[in-house]
Amino acid sequence: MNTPESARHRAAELRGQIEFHNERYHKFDAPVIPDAEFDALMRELVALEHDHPELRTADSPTQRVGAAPLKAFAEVRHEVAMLSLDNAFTDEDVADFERRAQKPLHGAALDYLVEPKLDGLAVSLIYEDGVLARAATRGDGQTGEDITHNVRTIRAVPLRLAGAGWPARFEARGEVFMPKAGFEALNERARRLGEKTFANPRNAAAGSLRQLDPKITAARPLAFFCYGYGAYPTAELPATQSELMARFKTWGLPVNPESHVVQGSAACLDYYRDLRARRAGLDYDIDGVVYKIDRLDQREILGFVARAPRWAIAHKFPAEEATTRVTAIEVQVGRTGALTPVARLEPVFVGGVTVTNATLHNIDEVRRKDIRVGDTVVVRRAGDVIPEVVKSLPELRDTEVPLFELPPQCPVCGSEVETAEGEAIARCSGGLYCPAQHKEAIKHFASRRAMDIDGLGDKLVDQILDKALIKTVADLYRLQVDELAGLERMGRKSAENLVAALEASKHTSLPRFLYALGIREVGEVTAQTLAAYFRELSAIQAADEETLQTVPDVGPSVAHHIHTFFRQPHNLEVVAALLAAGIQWEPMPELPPAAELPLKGQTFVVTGTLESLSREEAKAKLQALGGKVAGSVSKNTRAVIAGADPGSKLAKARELGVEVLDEAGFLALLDGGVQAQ
Ligand SMILES: NC(=O)c1ccc[n+]([C@@H]2O[C@H](COP(=O)([O-])OP(=O)(O)OC[C@H]3O[C@@H](n4cnc5c(N)ncnc54)[C@H](O)[C@@H]3O)[C@@H](O)[C@H]2O)c1
Ligand SMILES: [Zn+2]
Repeated sequence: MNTPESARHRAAELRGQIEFHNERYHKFDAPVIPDAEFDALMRELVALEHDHPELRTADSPTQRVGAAPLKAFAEVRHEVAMLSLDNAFTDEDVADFERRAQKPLHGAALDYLVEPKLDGLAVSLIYEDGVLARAATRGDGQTGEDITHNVRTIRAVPLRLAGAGWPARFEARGEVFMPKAGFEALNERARRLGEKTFANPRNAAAGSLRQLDPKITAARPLAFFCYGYGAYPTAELPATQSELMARFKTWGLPVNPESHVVQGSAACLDYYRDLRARRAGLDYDIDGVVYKIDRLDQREILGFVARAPRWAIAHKFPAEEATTRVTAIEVQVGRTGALTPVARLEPVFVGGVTVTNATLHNIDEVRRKDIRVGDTVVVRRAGDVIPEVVKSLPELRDTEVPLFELPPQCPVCGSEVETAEGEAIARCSGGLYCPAQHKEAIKHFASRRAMDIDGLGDKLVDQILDKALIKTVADLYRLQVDELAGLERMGRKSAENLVAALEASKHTSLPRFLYALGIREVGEVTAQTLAAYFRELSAIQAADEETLQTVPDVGPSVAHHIHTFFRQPHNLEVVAALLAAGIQWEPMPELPPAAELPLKGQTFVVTGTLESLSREEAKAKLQALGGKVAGSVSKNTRAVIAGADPGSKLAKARELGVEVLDEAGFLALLDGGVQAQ
């Protein structure tokens, strides 16, 4: 037969790739691509070999299981081959499987042993006279690795069987796996120690089991369930596997409590759906369910194909991970002004749906995962959880791509974007104006402790905005009874009441007004302190960050927010419009005279750790003597008070020639101040 060169070439290419990934996965427990990706390569090769059977060689990965054992372990020859399982992905696949099986069985109705498909690795256990004599991995199906010492450390595996009646020698098979909690803890520990983490519980289980030092295995949280048998004296076998498993249980071999016998493939599908719905709640990861024809005589008739039995099939859950490409990273502005980068993706089918975008949460996350436009990324969608980008695959970048940066301006309103110190979230500083933040800004403005606009509830704000009656809070004061009366559940009377309430709200206080502006981190108390200290709105607007920090309770981050807020032209427009609408307040009372205080007019900076008092206490003492405390050093600073481990502020002081006081000098200054008073 004449095979096209292209098919031959592609088959060779696919085999090369599959061999590589098989080794990474089975031999080194460190896959580099998601399973779905691997399965796609495998499916393509199967299809190619189906169309061109002459390409199917005995050593093709489609005909083989796993990978050859690691040389570090002694080899074990399996008496009965340890095979893989065929896969079903759809209901139709399952129905086909049943039809195929029924043919040689003359259409007999079939009982199935159904159970979760654990995501771990297969082990063979040989018991001799009731004692665990040897344990081995599957390896390539014919030859596995001797891991007896390691398996002996797993508590769920009995070293000696209980009960009675076991054959003098037999082989039990099952899955060693790592429960979710143990997996998380193990990876968490590895992250803390800067060690490499495992991609999934299956690799973690395999990696833990295939250790040269059994003490390491012993420290890993491994569990075990039995799901089959290998070498077993034929005369002693019962009629069905379920009966055999019941015996195993009495001998102390653990069997998954989720395994049952059901009749017919329709019941298998019910089981599949039930388990899929409960998947997240199980203690361990599963990637599907397995259906096995229960009667051993029927299995005998069906036999095997190259790499799997004909009497069993794994019905896989839709893959939760897939790779795709990031076509763009867009920035969304949330209702509180938070900027969220969102990855636009080439559509990819994952977790049972087509995913076209995924939130990247914040800029730190983008950096940590090093996601850039054009990257190939792993996308995950588990259950109903929103899709996420797990990681990027930078090794697949063809060209050097620039790092992703947030825009310096809000993409919605053009105001400055700011990130508070120590916070991951960047925000638009145009809170009063930004259309993305309208709803929240207006609700806050109208709230009882702010402008206290009676009758302007959340639902009404929604309506007013949806009908585009206003754009900013200042427009509230232009609302007319006629416009309002037309709204849902708004009679003329309520409209008149609202307009009257708006009118009444114009008589307010400076603290309320400041609080109503919704500046980040400026709560009621801070608003009151600011108002008492500066007394005039214009003074607050004009203050630089250093001056703002001299106000008790105002730290660098609040000062920064206030300063930035009043530097946004749009915010200022709205403030001006509010004042023009007639908002006014009684003047703030004067502060008690500070003229006689000894440190009046002097600004200090405190840095490092003081022994006899906290920084807050130091600040309070300085303020009590009329001094101001700032967060940064300038040439106007009277002195820097430096405790232990001072930061860059000390260097700055030296650079500017500002006096530096150690703790003793500071206490002397306070003493002097107190005496002078
Ligand atoms: N990402 C990669 O690079 C990569 C590479 C190779 C293989 N893989 C993945 O590995 C899988 C193929 O591996 P496989 O050949 O071991 O097949 P498999 O894991 O799909 O199925 C066979 C195995 O299922 C396990 N199993 C769990 N519960 C069972 C139960 N109740 N009854 C019977 N068996 C049960 C057994 O260990 C058995 O060996 C695929 O999912 C493939 O995507 C991934
Ligand atoms: Zn904005």
